Amino acid sequence: MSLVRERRHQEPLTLSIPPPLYIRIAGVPSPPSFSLSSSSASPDSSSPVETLNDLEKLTVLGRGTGGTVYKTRHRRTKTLYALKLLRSNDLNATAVETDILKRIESSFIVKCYAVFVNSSYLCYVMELMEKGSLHEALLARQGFPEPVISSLAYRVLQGLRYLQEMRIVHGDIKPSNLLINEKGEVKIADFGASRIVAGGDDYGSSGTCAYMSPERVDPEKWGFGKVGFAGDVWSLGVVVLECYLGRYPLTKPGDKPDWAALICAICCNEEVEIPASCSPEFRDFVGKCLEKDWRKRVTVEELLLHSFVINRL
Ligand SMILES: Nc1ncnc2c1ncn2[C@@H]1O[C@H](COP(=O)(O)OP(=O)(O)OP(=O)(O)O)[C@@H](O)[C@H]1O
Repeated sequence: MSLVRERRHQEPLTLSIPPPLYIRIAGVPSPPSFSLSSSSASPDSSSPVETLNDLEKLTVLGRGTGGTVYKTRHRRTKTLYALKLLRSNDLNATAVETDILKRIESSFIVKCYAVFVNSSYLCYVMELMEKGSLHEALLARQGFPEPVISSLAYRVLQGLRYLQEMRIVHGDIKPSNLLINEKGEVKIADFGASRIVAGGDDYGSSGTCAYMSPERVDPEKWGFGKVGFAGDVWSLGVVVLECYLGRYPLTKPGDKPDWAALICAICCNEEVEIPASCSPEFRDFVGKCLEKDWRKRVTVEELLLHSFVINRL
């Protein structure tokens, strides 16, 4: 955790905010900037961020594979935002993510207020999630009690239900993409691996291997089909079990979770071990999420009615 704190608070701010030079991407209005939406849920809906120069950088919140996330403050309104700077070498993928973000308006999903694009960077102005990611919370706490996991699962399921209604597969549900705000509410973030399914088959394969479902890791074995939404349910199952155990649950403690070990754990191992100490409701909930055959796996709608979730509301 000390490493995480160090990363979050002490990292030097070496990356300067790109100059406000804008290019047009498919389906997105261009220069000089655009706001995706303004809503009453916005901390500052009457005065959205108009240019990147409106924001001053405060600290680094974290780094992902593609870029860095900063805590920023609007110079005039003093509203705090998270600013994610991503190197943008794939504008097609970017257009999908931006299109998805434009459509989303849910209290279970991290709000994106504006997107700025230049030739090197994509800049997302997002709702600040003060308590960081579930990944960091897990490093600090090493597991959560079931009531906490139940309310977390409920919020993620509500977010997934919203996305499914929009025909959006998230594709990368994992602890570092679940962010926590000041009130302790969990929201889904990061649509870099997402896709919009038009009702046909879904062959999406980007995402993070450790949280990928068997049918995404080995589609030939488990069969192609309308698997995207079921894949998000599997990932949720891995996340909630990780929340209970305080460690990645599909490999043995101490095992090096390299690619081969992960593939084996996801696709070959007979059944995922669920500890005897957990409640029958939790065991049933996790077992249903981690059903290897996506055709038999529980749906988001069914999980929202599961006793593990509704008994604790
Ligand atoms: N809106 C936000 N508010 C507060 N902190 C954030 C926000 N978005 C991201 N972060 C922090 O920045 C970190 C990096 O986020 P980012 O989305 O770039 O990568 P990641 O999801 O951790 O990893 P990757 O995308 O490479 O798989 C997160 O783990 C989180 O700690």
